[in-house]
Amino acid sequence: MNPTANPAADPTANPAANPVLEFEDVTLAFAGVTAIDGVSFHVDPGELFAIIGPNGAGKTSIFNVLSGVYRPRSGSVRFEGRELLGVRPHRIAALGIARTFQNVELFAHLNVVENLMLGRHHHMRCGALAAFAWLGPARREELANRAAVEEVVDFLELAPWRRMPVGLLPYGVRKRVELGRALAMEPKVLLLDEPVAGMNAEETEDMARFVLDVREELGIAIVLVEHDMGLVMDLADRVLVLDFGRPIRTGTPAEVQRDPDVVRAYLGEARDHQGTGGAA
Ligand SMILES: Nc1ncnc2c1ncn2[C@@H]1O[C@H](COP(=O)(O)OP(=O)(O)OP(=O)(O)O)[C@@H](O)[C@H]1O
Repeated sequence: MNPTANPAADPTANPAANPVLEFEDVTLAFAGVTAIDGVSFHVDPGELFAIIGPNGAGKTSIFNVLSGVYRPRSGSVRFEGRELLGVRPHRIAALGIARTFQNVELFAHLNVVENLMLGRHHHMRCGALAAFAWLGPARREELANRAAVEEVVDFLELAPWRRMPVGLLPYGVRKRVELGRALAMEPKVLLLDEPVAGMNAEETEDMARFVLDVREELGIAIVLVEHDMGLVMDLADRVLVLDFGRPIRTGTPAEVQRDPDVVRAYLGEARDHQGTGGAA
């Protein structure tokens, strides 16, 4: 995969081209720990932007700020130019920022289609009474939501499992259902928190293909947090490297891989542990 094939891969390209997401000089502190220390980055429409760093570097904290779970001490977070700080998580999701989690967070006893329908929550406007009575508008809405879910089922090739309880599915398929639930929200930005953690090689390859399809076919911007360096370097247009909450470098995969500070702080450490260029 050639990261420069995508115009968004050029970090100098189009600085004025209305980023979909802007994270500006954000600092987040817990008692005694500065989890995010003056971090800035932007994500362009349709870009695949990765955030890497050792354990505890602040990656998940950035996701929690982006999705409104944590409120930073200072800085600004904008989505399509609109300030997100102070906006509640469900509202941020409704605006178009969907998220998957490090650990699969699905309803194990519900089947695939039912879990995906939960992702349609923000698109449901009719009240429970109308839905119960199966009245005209409620019926139309339900049918539209079901059609949208079936599109996701097809897109992620989930048809063989569509009526199976999620708790019975192989791990790799459950992670795919979680991606599906986020896609069912029809987001403009997708936050993927370690989408291939715990997967075998085949599951990782499948997930990588679906992540690329999401960007290329659906045009959704993706922020990817992942420890699998091979995957990050293959998929990302640009990469932000963090260490102890501080940004070390932002650039194309090729640029960050040859940055001596990055190698010292992270990639070198991973090489020492694994004897390869990859990290687990
Ligand atoms: N709710 C919290 N209360 C206190 N400290 C926290 C909280 N959340 C995160 N931290 C601290 O903030 C720092 C950054 O944590 P964070 O989980 O964002 O790192 P990470 O890069 O996602 O790590 P990992 O790769 O292990 O998931 C760590 O020192 C962590 O202990």
